[in-house]
Parts: sequence; C-alpha cells; structure tokens
Amino acid sequence: MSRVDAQKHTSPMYPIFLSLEDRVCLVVGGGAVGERKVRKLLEHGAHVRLVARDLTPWLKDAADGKTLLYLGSHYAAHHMDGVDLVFAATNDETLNEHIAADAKLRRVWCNMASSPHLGSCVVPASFRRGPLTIAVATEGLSPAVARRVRQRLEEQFGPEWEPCLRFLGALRRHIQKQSRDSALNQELFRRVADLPLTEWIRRERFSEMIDAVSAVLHDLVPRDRVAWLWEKAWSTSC
Ligand SMILES: C[C@@]1(CC(=O)O)C2=NC(=C\c3[nH]c(c(CCC(=O)O)c3CC(=O)O)Cc3[nH]c(c(CC(=O)O)c3CCC(=O)O)/C=C3\N/C(=C\2)[C@@H](CCC(=O)O)[C@]3(C)CC(=O)O)/[C@H]1CCC(=O)O
Ligand SMILES: NC(=O)c1ccc[n+]([C@@H]2O[C@H](COP(=O)([O-])OP(=O)(O)OC[C@H]3O[C@@H](n4cnc5c(N)ncnc54)[C@H](O)[C@@H]3O)[C@@H](O)[C@H]2O)c1
Repeated sequence: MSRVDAQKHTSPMYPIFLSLEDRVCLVVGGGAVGERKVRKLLEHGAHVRLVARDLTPWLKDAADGKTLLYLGSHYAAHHMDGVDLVFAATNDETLNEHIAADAKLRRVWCNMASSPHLGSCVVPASFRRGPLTIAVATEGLSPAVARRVRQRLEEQFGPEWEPCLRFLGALRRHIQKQSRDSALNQELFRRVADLPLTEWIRRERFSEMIDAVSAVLHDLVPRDRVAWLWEKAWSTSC
C-alpha cells in the first residue's frame, strides 16, 4: 500500500468554478499533460510556475519568466510556497505521489494526473458558449467518457447559446432595476427562459423572439427596449 492511499475519497467531489486571476499554480511535469494544464491555466489568468526535466517545444517557448516561470528540473517542496493549486503531472508515479502528499500536508489543492484519487481535485472536460460553461467529470473513472459526453453536449448546445444568455442577462438586470418584487421577477425570468429562444436565434427569427419576450414582459420592458437589449447581446456575441 502506498503511503498516500489513506487519502482515498469517500464523499463525492464538490463541483465549483474557480477564479484563477492572479493566483499562483505550480505544474510539475512538462510533457503533453503538463502542457495541456499550463495552457488552460494561462488562459484563465493564473501565474504558473513550472518544474520538469524536459519541456515540450511549446512550453520552452512560452516560459517568459513572468506569467510562466520555469524553476528547473528538480522538484522541491519549497516550490509549493505561496502556491494555491498544484498539478502533479510527471510520468514518475513515485514523484507524483510525493507531490500529492506534500500538497496535503500544506493544504494546497492538488490535481494528480496519474492517480486521481490521491489528489484533491480533477479537471473536467469543458467548453464555453460565452458566459455559459459546461463541465463534465467522472471523478477520474473515465476521462474518455468525460470527453465523449462533452462532445455530445457541444453538439446540443451550439453557438446560439452565447447571445441567448447575454440577452437573458441584460433583461434580468433591466427588470431587477424596475421591480423590487422578487417573486414576480422570478416568475418572469422563468417564463422567458421557457420560450424557445435558442431555436429562434438559430433560425434568425429575431422579431418573432422579440415579440414573444415583449408579450411576457409587457408591463416592465417596452418592445423597443427589448429589441435594443437583443441587438446589444447579438453584437457582443458576434
Ligand atoms: C477531461 C480532461 C480535462 C483535461 O485534462 O483538460 C481530463 N482528461 C482528458 C482526456 C484524457 N485523459 C486520458 C485519456 C485517454 C483515455 C483514458 O484513459 O480514459 C483522455 C481522453 C482522450 O484524450 O481522448 C488519460 C488519463 N487521464 C487521467 C489518467 C490517469 C488515471 O486515470 O489514472 C489517464 C490515463 C493515463 C494512462 O493510463 O497512461 C486522469 C485525469 N484526466 C482528467 C481530465 C481528470 C479526470 C476527469 C474526469 O473526472 O473524468 C484526471 C483524473 C486528472 C486530471 O484532472 O488531469 C481531458 C478531456 C478533455 C476533452 O477532450 O474534453
Ligand atoms: N490527466 C490526464 O489527462 C492524463 C492524460 C494522459 C496521461 N496521464 C498521466 O500523466 C502522466 C504524464 O503524461 P505525459 O503524456 O505528459 O507524459 P510525458 O512523458 O510526455 O511527460 C512527462 C514529464 O514529466 C517529467 N518528469 C519525469 N520525471 C521527472 C522528475 N523526476 N522530475 C522532474 N520532471 C520529471 C518529464 O521530464 C516530462 O516533462 C502519464 O504518465 C500518465 O500517468 C494523465
């Protein structure tokens, strides 16, 4: 039995979206997996420290000493000082286990690439439609299934969801400013969300959509305002 087996999870994992803006992440391992993790972390505003014996060409190029700081080839526990989230992504299982154990001791969240149950978080398969993020995880049981489900959902939730959400968000803010009756607002938001908005957007039947939304919101938002909010949502998404 490995020295970290005792960490096996008994409760389901808690789904959460993290803001990594100005957070510090440590990635140990600079192969295909390390590169995938670093790319996503940088896209999400993190400062990344990297330790690995070998780096992919992309990582070599991207290590600018600022947002991506290469610390050398040998991992040491002090690399975790001031770190919020660590990725154990080498192909050396013993080293990955060691990193997971250090992270547990220091109460740093840890993503363990080779034995997921020894870490404290997993990265889901995910995609975005503007403000909508859909993420799928299998608690590490089958990343291939997570990927397949993600692909199916990508087909189901097309690009029309971005302007749709921006439109709903703008209407919601507008209504919240007009009315303090939270129960009434909730009822209206539900009725608008029940309309086949994405269907109308996909078929570019915009005036039919604006008519229907205005009919639901007639007391609070006049039609020309609904149309204006839609045009703004549409142009922001294009
Ligand atoms: C979702 C995604 C996100 C990302 O990494 O960005 C992700 N893996 C992806 C793809 C993928 N990874 C692997 C395959 C080959 C098929 C297969 O093995 O199934 C495929 C599929 C493919 O590429 O087709 C191999 C693999 N992965 C892990 C192990 C170790 C192990 O299981 O022991 C091994 C075996 C290594 C070996 O045996 O050599 C572990 C993890 N991979 C996770 C996430 C976490 C669990 C997520 C969950 O709960 O499901 C977790 C636990 C840790 C982590 O967070 O990294 C990304 C999909 C992106 C997308 O396309 O949407
Ligand atoms: N989480 C996932 O999605 C996923 C997917 C595929 C594989 N895996 C697992 O992740 C591991 C890494 O996969 P990969 O494709 O990136 O492997 P890889 O062989 O391409 O890269 C391994 C990296 O680890 C570094 N490394 C190895 N031993 C080291 C040490 N002692 N000190 C410092 N750096 C060291 C290497 O230099 C290299 O940068 C695999 O062994 C596999 O178990 C995970």
